[in-house]
Amino acid sequence: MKKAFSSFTEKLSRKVETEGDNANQLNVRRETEERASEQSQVPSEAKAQDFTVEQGETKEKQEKSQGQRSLEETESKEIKPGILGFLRYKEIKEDDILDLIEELRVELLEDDVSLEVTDKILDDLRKELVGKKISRKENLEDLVKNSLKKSLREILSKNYSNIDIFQISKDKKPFVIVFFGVNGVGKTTTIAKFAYLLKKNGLSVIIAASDTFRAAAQEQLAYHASKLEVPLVRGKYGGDPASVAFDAIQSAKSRNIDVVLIDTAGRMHTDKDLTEELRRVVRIAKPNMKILVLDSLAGNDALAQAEYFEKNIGYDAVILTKVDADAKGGVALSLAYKLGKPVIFVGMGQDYDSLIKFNPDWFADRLVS
Ligand SMILES: Nc1nc2c(ncn2[C@@H]2O[C@H](COP(=O)(O)OP(=O)(O)OP(=O)(O)O)[C@@H](O)[C@H]2O)c(=O)[nH]1
Repeated sequence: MKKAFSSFTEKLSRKVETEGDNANQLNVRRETEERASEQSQVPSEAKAQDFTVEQGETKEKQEKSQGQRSLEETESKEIKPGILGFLRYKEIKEDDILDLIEELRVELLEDDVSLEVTDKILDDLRKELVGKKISRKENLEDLVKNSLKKSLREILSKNYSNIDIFQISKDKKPFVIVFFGVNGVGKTTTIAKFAYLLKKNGLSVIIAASDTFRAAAQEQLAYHASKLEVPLVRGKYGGDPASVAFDAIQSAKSRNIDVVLIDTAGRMHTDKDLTEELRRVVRIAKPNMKILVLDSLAGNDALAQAEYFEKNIGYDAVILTKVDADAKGGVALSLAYKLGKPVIFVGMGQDYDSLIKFNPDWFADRLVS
């Protein structure tokens, strides 16, 4: 998306520079010619004092030559740099940006920004730019960047929540969080990162490996749990995920543990059995918070997944993973604007400390700068 924005700014700068220069040159030329014509009307004796005309030149040639010299003189004597500087600006008209706005529309849509959000960005941009007077290329770049940032911040802030999850986790013991989403979005990795953050904030954690559907998921969690020195309740392959969640909660109660993190099997929209199974996990665990994990690289499919889970399970917040690997960046905008639920964290890599609290200002800057 950065590419789309910078290409828009560059093209508009070029347009304004070229047209601004043409307008300036035209003004200077016009002014110069007017002065030359004034001079050509002075009496012939005066002209003779100013210029020596070679013998043998035709009258027409002489006049032309005189005109040319007066033009050169006027250019060198009369046009001061201050005048040029003053003329060097352009007012941006609707027509100047029409084609560029259309190009940007295509690029934003290609970058996974939804139609509604694309329209909003372009409307905001049009309102901010049309009628503005630009005097230098840098001014224009700043103007476009700031206009875009303002619009993106507004979009990203629409459902933003500044909840302090570590604070609210202290209010109820044990605080139970269940994570779900489709296959491979990064649930297990995110749970490990989340456990790391909770520990860093002074909270004790237990993990429930309720993904009994994928054998490797248990091993993956066991690896992270041992690295993070966090207790883990495992289930048998093909076992009942709700029982694993229940056991982990009981264990947290008896061991006075602050937070229970429940991993679940990834499921596609079409997995009716797995969806029913997830409902059961939620019914039995009675989580204090349900987090939907979405993958930034899923494009507009992430929105469809969010709608599916909202309709079938319901959730409180979103964690958006793999933002570091997403060159487009449009999904976050669409999600933040359309879901009606806050994005609370973003995954920015594979390391434990790469789960970052979502912040609209930071994200808007990242998309534009
Ligand atoms: N670059 C990057 N990769 C990530 C991030 N989060 C997760 N991954 C990678 O995404 C892949 C899938 O992650 P998992 O945690 O196994 O995903 P899952 O949702 O638990 O997968 P299933 O259990 O199969 O549904 C792994 O290779 C992770 O390392 C992230 O924020 N950035």
